[in-house]
Amino acid sequence: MTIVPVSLGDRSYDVAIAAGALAHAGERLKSYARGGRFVVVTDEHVAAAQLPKLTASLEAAGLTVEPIVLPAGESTKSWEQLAALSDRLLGLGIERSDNIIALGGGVIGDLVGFAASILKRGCGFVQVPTTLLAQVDSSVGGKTAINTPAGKNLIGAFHQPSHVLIDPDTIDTLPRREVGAGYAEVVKYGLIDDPVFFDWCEANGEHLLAGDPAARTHAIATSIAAKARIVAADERETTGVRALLNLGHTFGHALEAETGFGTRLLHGEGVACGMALAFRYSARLGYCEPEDAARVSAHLKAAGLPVTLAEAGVDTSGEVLVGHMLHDKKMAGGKLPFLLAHGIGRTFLAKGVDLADVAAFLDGERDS
Ligand SMILES: NC(=O)c1ccc[n+]([C@@H]2O[C@H](COP(=O)([O-])OP(=O)(O)OC[C@H]3O[C@@H](n4cnc5c(N)ncnc54)[C@H](O)[C@@H]3O)[C@@H](O)[C@H]2O)c1
Ligand SMILES: O=C(O)C(=O)C[C@@H](O)[C@H](O)[C@H](O)COP(=O)(O)O
Ligand SMILES: [Zn+2]
Repeated sequence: MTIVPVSLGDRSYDVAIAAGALAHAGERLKSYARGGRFVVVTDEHVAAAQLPKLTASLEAAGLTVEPIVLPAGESTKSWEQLAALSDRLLGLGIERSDNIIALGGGVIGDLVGFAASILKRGCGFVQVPTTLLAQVDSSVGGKTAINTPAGKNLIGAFHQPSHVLIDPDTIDTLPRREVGAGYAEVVKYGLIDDPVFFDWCEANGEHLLAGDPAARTHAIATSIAAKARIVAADERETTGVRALLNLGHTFGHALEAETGFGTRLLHGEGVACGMALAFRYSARLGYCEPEDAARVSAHLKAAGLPVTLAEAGVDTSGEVLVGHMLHDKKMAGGKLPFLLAHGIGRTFLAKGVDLADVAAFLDGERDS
C-alpha cells in the first residue's frame, strides 16, 4: 500500500492507495473512524458496480452500513440533490461523530463533501473514489461544490476529508470514455510543472488507458503526490500556487457551461480541450513555442480527447464563452488571471490578460 500524506496541520490526512483495497476497506476505515455509524453515499452506477464489495467489507468488520443511492451524472451537483441528500442524512439522525463515506466519482465526492461541510456545521467524511478522475484529483484537497446555471462549482466550501482510500481496481468497471476524461487531469500534472511525467504519459498513456495495473498505479500515486504538495502549499488558493491546478479549467468550465453541464462534454474532456487552448493561446502571445502546443494537443488527441472547439461540440462566439468566464472564481477586481505556459511543465498564472483578445482568439479557433 502506498500512503501519501496531505499535510495541513490539524486537518492533515492520509491518502491510501492499493489495488484491491475496497475488499479490505472495513478494517482500515474502522481504524480511521471517529466512532459512530457509517453512511455510504453513492450513485446508481457505482451502487451496481462497487457498493456490494464495500458493504460486505464494512459488515465483515462489524460495522453497520446505511447506503444512500443518488442519480448518476453532473446534474446531481445541484441545489435539489444537495437538499435531498441533506434531508436524508438529517432523517437518519446523522451525528457529527458519524462517518459519511463518498463512494463514487467527482460528482459524488463534491456533493457529499459539501453536504458534510454544512450539516451540523461540519461532519467528517471519507473519500473512496471510483473514477480515474477522482483517484488522481477530486478526492484530495477539500474543494467541494455544486453547480448553478451561472457556472461551475459556484456554491461550495473547502472541507477536507478525514481519509482517502483509493482502490485502482475499481477503474475496471468504469466506461472507457470516463477513463479518458480522468486521464486529462493526469496529463495536467505533467503540464503544470513535471515535464518528466509528461514524457512518461506520452510513453505509457495508452497502457494506462488500456487498463495496465502498473501504469495506472504509477499515474495515481504521482498525481496524488503532486496534488498533495500543491494543496499543502496553498490550501485555499490564496497565493497563486493552487491556482496552477486550474490549468485548462477557465476555458474548460466555459465549455461545460455552454454545453449544459452534462454528458455532451464531460469535465475531463472540457479540461483537455481547455489545456490545448491554453497552450495555443500561450503560443499566440509568444510565451511558448508552437511546437509545445502542438505536442500537447497531439497527446490529448491520441488519448481520444477533444482539443478543438469543434471536437468539443461548441460553435459559439468567443464573446459568449468569455461571458461564462466572468463567473470564474479567480476573478479579482474585474480581471481574470489565466493559467498559461512557457512550455511543457512550465505553467504560470498570467495577470492582465485582455479578455477581448481571448474572445478574438476563440473566434479564430472556431473559424479555423
Ligand atoms: N473537488 C475537486 O478538486 C475536483 C477535481 C476535479 C474534478 N472535480 C469535479 O468532478 C466531477 C467529475 O467527476 P468524474 O469524472 O469522476 O465524474 P462522475 O462522478 O460523474 O463519474 C463518471 C461516471 O462514472 C460512473 N462511475 C463512477 N465510478 C464507476 C465505476 N468504478 N464503475 C462504473 N461506473 C462508475 C458514475 O456513475 C458516472 O456515471 C466534476 O463535477 C468536476 O467538477 C472536482
Ligand atoms: O483542486 C483544485 O484546486 C483544482 O482546481 C482541481 C480541478 O481539477 C477541479 O476541477 C476543481 O474543482 C476546479 O476548481 P474551481 O475552483 O475552478 O471550481
Ligand atoms: Zn478539474
